Amino acid sequence: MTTLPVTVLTGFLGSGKTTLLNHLLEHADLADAAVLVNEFGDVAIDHLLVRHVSEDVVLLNSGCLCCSVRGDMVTALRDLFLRRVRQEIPEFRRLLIETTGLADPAPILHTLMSDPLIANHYRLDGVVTVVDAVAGADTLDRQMESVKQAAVADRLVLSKTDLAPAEAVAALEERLARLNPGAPRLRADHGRVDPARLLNCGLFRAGDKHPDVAGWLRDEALADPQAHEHDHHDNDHDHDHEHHDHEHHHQDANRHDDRIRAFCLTWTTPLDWDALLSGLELLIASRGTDLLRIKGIVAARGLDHPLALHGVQHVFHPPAALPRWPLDPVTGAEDRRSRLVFITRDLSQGMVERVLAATLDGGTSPDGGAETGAGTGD
Ligand SMILES: Nc1nc2c(ncn2[C@@H]2O[C@H](COP(=O)(O)OP(=O)(O)OP(=O)(O)O)[C@@H](O)[C@H]2O)c(=O)[nH]1
Repeated sequence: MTTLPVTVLTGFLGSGKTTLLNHLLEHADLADAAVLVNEFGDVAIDHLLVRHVSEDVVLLNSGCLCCSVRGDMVTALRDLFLRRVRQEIPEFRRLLIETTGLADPAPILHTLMSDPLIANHYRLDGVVTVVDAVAGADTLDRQMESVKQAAVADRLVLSKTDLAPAEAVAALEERLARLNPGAPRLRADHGRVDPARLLNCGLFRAGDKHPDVAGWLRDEALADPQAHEHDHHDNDHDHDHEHHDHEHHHQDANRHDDRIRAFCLTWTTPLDWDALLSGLELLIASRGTDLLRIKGIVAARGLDHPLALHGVQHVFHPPAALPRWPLDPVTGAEDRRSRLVFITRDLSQGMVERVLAATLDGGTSPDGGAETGAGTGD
């Protein structure tokens, strides 16, 4: 069954989301896109299929606020799909959702994952976060929400670079690279950016049977030493109030950034699926709020095809069986490793490794990664 790719466009107030959206919609590739916007800002959107949705957050059964679902978004997504099926509206082939500037994108991602009708017909293609080159650094300093928006992004777009000094833009880019090493960064002049670089960052592309695991996971980017810059903060006491001053090598202003970590765990031998799920459930139960995003590919023992995993905080998308293994770009051989990419807040790689190792075969440790073997200190 084909599912419609959904791009979630986020970014702080006034960062340039609507400007970018308008530019994208001018492009022929997006002529068949539908758009959901939270609110109409100063810049009007002139497009056939725009729907305005209002904020209406509904809690999931878990009752946890971080796992809320957007009730209005559920209605809008269902309604769009049903009207498309009934041919009451043009047959759109992709959906763009522009979030409000203050929004945590998590509830929108939960909405895409949790509602059965929606999860059957739509798939998350990617989170695109717009960061304002003029106000971005200050917003990151002050607002944890904006740090989260940048951390969970699949693509980062820098807007207003024409208004900021080159050094400030370069410093912001470097900061974003530390915060989210896996997300390619693009510059948009008044919203002008090549749509091809923002779209199709998901695992599946229409018309292409080969899942693009490398493009989706981008775990290679995490091998960059910059990616591990935060890992030296790792300890067994991950709570923010225990981030000791003596461990701070960064300026105080970057304190929010220091809470975010991006890392990839890799296993070369197939994993016991149930044991992996138990480990993940343990993590979710204890630290779900801080699991900002998890995505990965798993070689499960006894299964001949890989499984794709995707989760945001306490909510996971049902695992998808991939038709084939990704190929190693160098050798061309099937790459049958399990790889899980984590974006966390106040949660270290060592801690995640220890929790998973506790359930996986009573101690199977991931291979590679900056902190392998860190499980001895408990
Ligand atoms: N100079 C310059 N101005 C820009 C650029 N991108 C956006 N702007 C301006 O920034 C202002 C805010 O842009 P919007 O696109 O409305 O931002 P938004 O994120 O949609 O704003 P909200 O919906 O209010 O959160 C507008 O006046 C845009 O014209 C850019 O690259 N350069």
